[in-house]
Amino acid sequence: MTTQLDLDRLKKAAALEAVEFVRDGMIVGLGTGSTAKHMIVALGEKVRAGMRLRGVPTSHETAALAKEAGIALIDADSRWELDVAIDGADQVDPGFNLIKGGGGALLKEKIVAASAKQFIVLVDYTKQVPMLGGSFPLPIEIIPFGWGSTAREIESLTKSRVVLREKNGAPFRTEAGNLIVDVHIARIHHPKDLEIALNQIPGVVETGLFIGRTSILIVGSPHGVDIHHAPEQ
Ligand SMILES: O=C[C@H](O)[C@H](O)[C@H](O)COP(=O)(O)O
Repeated sequence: MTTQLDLDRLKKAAALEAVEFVRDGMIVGLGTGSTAKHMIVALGEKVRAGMRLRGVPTSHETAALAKEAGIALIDADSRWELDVAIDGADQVDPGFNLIKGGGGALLKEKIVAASAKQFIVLVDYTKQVPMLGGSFPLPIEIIPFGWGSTAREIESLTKSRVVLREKNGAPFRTEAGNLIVDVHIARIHHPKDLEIALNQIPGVVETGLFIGRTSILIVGSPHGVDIHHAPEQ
C-alpha cells in the first residue's frame, strides 16, 4: 500500500528532476500545491548555490513559500515572458491533458502556463489515468453573480452533478474573488471540445482542463522517476 508519506516522497523526487530544467537567469512560473512546494524548496537551494532566478507565483501561498526560499518575485502586474512554468496536476491522461484546480489556483496557473515557453508538469503515478474524469471532479471557476444559473448551464452541458465548493462552511473564494464548482463527470471523452464548450457559458471564468499545454511530464513512481516529452502541438 502506498501511504501519503510515500506519495510525498515521489512528488519530491519528481520535483528534484524538474528543477534540473531550470537554467541561470530564467524567469520561472511557480505552481501551487503539495508537489509544487517541493519544486520551490529545490529552486531555493539552487538560488542559495548562486543561480539567478526570478519567479512568478500562481497563488499567495506560493508567493510566501518562494520568498521564504529566497526566490526573487516579479511584480504580478508587469508584462512577463516566462522561460518555464512548473506545476503539479490532479489528473493526467495519456495525451498529456490535465485536470487542475484541486487547490483552487487554476486561473493564475493557466495564465502562467500559457505565458511560458515550456510547461513542466509534476505528478506522482497515482494521478495518471486512462481518461480524465471519474476519480477527480473537474473544477470550474465562475463569477459569483448569477452563479446558480451558471451552474445549471454547466450541469445541462455536462449532464453531471455540479457542486459548489465550500471551505469552513462558506463558499470557497478564489484569489480573484470568484467561486469554484466541482463537476463530477464520469468520463471526459473529448477534453478539448469540453473546454471550448464550457468557456462559451457566460459566467465561466476558466476551467481546470489544461489541454495541449504540457511540454514535459515528470512522474514519480515506486520504481523511479520517468520523464516524458509531449509531442509538439
Ligand atoms: O489549484 C491547485 C493546483 O492545480 C494544484 O497544482 C493541483 O491541485 C495539484 O496539487 P497537489 O500537488 O497538491 O496534488
